[in-house]
Amino acid sequence: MLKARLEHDSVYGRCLATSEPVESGEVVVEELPFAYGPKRDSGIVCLGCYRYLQFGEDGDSLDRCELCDWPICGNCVDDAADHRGECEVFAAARVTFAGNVSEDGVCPQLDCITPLRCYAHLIIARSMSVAAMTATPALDVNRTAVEWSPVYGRYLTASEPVQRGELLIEEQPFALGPKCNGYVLCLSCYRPEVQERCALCGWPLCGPCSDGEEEEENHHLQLECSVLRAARARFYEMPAGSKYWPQLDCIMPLRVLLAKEAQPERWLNEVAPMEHHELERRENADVWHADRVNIAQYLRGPCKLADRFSEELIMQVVGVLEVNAFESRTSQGYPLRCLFPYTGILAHNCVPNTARTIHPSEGYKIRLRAMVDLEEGQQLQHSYTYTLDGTAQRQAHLREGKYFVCSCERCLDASELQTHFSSLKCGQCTEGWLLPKQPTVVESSWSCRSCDYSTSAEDVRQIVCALQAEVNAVQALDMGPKRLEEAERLLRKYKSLLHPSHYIATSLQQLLIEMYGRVQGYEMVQLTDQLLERKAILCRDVLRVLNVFEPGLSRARAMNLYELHVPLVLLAKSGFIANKLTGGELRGQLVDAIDLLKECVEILQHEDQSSQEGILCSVARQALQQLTISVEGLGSELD
Ligand SMILES: C[S@@+](CC[C@H](N)C(=O)[O-])C[C@H]1O[C@@H](n2cnc3c(N)ncnc32)[C@H](O)[C@@H]1O
Repeated sequence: MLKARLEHDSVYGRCLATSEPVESGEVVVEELPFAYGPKRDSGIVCLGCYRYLQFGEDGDSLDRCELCDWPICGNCVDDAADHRGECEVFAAARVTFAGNVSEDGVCPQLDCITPLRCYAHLIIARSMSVAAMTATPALDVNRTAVEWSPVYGRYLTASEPVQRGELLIEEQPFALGPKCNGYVLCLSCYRPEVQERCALCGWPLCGPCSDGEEEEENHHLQLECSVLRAARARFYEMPAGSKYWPQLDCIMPLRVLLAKEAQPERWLNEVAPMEHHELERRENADVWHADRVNIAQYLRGPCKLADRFSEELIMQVVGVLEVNAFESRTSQGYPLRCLFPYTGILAHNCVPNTARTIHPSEGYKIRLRAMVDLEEGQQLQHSYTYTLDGTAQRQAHLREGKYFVCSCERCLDASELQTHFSSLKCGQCTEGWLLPKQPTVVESSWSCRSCDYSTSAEDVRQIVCALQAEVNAVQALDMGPKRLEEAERLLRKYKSLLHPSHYIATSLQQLLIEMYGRVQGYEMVQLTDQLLERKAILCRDVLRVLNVFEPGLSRARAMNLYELHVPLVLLAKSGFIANKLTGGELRGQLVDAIDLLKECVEILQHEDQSSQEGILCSVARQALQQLTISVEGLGSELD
């Protein structure tokens, strides 16, 4: 741009204005096209030089590209630079050119070329940042490489063979802060429902964080406090009865913007290239509007940041956070979100091969490890969604929150890798299961694999919603015997409706595992052998599913291994006392329980010590020591 600048006007939206006096006839703007190609509703033209081509009635002509068969004239055939982008796409996808022309000479198939070239240029812009990304970040550990594909965008691969449990990446966050759609919380320690306010700016800050904490560790004082104070941006109290308070939604984007100013290079090379799905987000007009008003316009208006951050930039940051941020927990267990520009490049898969731990005690550093052995060049994947949801639920979450349709092996297989995690019992025959015909298509019908019965997606949705509502009601009950007995009742009832491994049944099984041994009347010492067996069966059922969906070093697996070891030990002891087991059998079963604990510790050893999983790891370690001592003390006379 020579003598113009971009402005924002409430009537015109974005517009250009002269940036200095300009004389008549002077050049105001000079610009190269972002992309160009044939105009809409044209006839058949050469995709290299755009001259009209004569095609025969059957769409036949010699003027065809040798690689993809789309129209290219004889002059351009060896050097059609403009055509190269779409040529690769068409050749790879085997999209042929039909050559159909309407009566008025229009060839509609060519209307896709210019939009496709615009998209290709966006991709080129992105792949340039791929080059920057591969070289830039100075990570403490990095055994990965950045690749790019039209399906995934950028993604990470293992740059060398990596064994399960080994580190792939260690990275410090670019920014961290409260989640959106949250309640009023302390802006430094994220403790919910704080009444106290920061003495400097009046925004929520709990007493201990206002008084005691070192300023360097106080995120609020370090970051947004001075901005809010300088602008005299008032924090409004949450109206009674509100569940969440949108005024706090601006804090995390503001922290990213402040980090951008503090680390401009890191922003440019690492954060700016992150996917933010602007077009898709704009389609949800209500949410887009709410974000514009509550975040962009709030920061530019009451927070007086209009001359530092444009509305587009703020909306980009909102999108970057929505698509890329990871949820984490403080040492006290309060949720927050963190932005890791490099680890955030990981692609999604519904059967992940990496696991991450985030460490509050080390400035929220992230560590990414291999869950299973990885080969050099293998794509690294983690799950953006809950692996123990069915395909329809996972797909909805990924479509609505991450803006893509997952086509992983699990999603494309109606049986979810033979687990039947979404299968319903057929209402017409006794032995059949109802499965979706096209699992990634929302409106796909469902059909029985044993008889010819089929039903609509809507009917299946209604059944599943009704059952899920019943499960939610049980989950909402207080932790006690009624909750346990209701969960058992629902599991029995669902036997005639769901596959035993259906995700709704699995969620009830998981709930029961956590309750057997803990709720009143069902505490560990009170459980009969039959109920101990029940807990062990439930653990094994859930582990069977986890073996498929979270193979290797999975956190959920570790939790269930721990849960399983307890009934095994108690059953072994009571079996020995009742003379049902020999000494050798007792020892054998205790050694099995030791193996479960060893694997549990192997998985959880990398968790932050203050986290729930880290605490379970120390408990499992102690149990392992005690059990090992007991087995050693059994003596050989038992054999
Ligand atoms: C957290 S970002 C990953 C990095 C991103 N590819 C980039 O270039 O910045 C998430 C986005 O990557 C793409 N993506 C990740 N996994 C995918 C998958 N399995 N299939 C299709 N797109 C995927 C989607 O566009 C998604 O919204």
